[in-house]
Amino acid sequence: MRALDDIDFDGARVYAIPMTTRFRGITVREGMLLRGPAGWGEFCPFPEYDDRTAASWLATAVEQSAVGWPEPVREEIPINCTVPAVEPERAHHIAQTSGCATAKIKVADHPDSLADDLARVEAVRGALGPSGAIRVDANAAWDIDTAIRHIRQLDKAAGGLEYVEQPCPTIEELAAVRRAVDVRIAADESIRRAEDPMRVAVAGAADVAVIKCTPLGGVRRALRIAEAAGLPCVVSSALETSIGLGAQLALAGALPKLDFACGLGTTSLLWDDVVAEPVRPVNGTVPVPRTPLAPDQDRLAAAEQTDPDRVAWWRDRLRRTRAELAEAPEQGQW
Ligand SMILES: O=C(O)CCC(=O)C1=CC=C[C@@H](O)[C@@H]1C(=O)O
Ligand SMILES: [Mg+2]
Repeated sequence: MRALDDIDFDGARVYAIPMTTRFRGITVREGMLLRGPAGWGEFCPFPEYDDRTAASWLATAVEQSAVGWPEPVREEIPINCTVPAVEPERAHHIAQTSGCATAKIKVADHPDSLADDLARVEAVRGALGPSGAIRVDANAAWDIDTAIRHIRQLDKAAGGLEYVEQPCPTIEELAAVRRAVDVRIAADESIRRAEDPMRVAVAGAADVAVIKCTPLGGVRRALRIAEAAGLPCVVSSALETSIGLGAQLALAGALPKLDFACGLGTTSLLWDDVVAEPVRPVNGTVPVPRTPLAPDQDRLAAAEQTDPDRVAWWRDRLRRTRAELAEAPEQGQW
């Protein structure tokens, strides 16, 4: 892939930023920032991902820093606030102070979580008022029967759910739950590879596709995947800094149709950021950037990973992933 030659891989910077709340089992978010002719890109696959999976994340960073993004069709993106699996008081506070009209609430964080989940959902409804939209994300924790039971109760406690994200692990289970409940089903973990949205749509497994350009290999690739799926899409973050979130916003900005708020308000989950003005919703929306954001040198220095072992780990991972991407003909089709 020719664009790879345009990136300053030797000058890549490694960051480590603590999370405000443990999220997806993570307490410190790590990644790398790369510079190319179009600006800065972010490479931040989660630590357990293999090089093959990480290659798509690198393709997104290369698109961002070497090629740039397609023209948007809208200027602002409505954003959901993200409510981790926290106490009801904290959930209420997050929703109330977010300025967002939509909240996405994490549920099913542990076995026997139902009472906590119901209390969290009720607290957020209290904060948003009757006009707010509430969606919940179970991160594939339930089996079919548990999903059906919990969704019905959560729907009642919420005074109506907008959708339930990934109640069960498999596409077949999603389809079975979708047939049994009146609440929309959104597929998230079921959509990580290019062919996944099609499979989800064909199986009748979801009403909404949650797409993240970071694991899908870039904005243009994610746009083609979204089109092929033919489902309404929600763009959601992969817990990037504001630099990587720029690509997600560019995707949300370029989708021909956007019917739902997007999960791109996640800089609130990080203690710090690497840009002067972090991506944060104001009155529930974020503007679509035209070009990639650049790091602020002082903030980047403060966020820089100082553990030499971790820096070496990331540099080695980048070297391997770059080789993987150079061999992947399906990637880099921008
Ligand atoms: O969608 C949002 O509001 C925030 C992003 C978010 O929830 C996630 C980001 C990264 C990893 C995932 O575990 C998680 C998700 O499941 O959607
Ligand atoms: Mg999810």
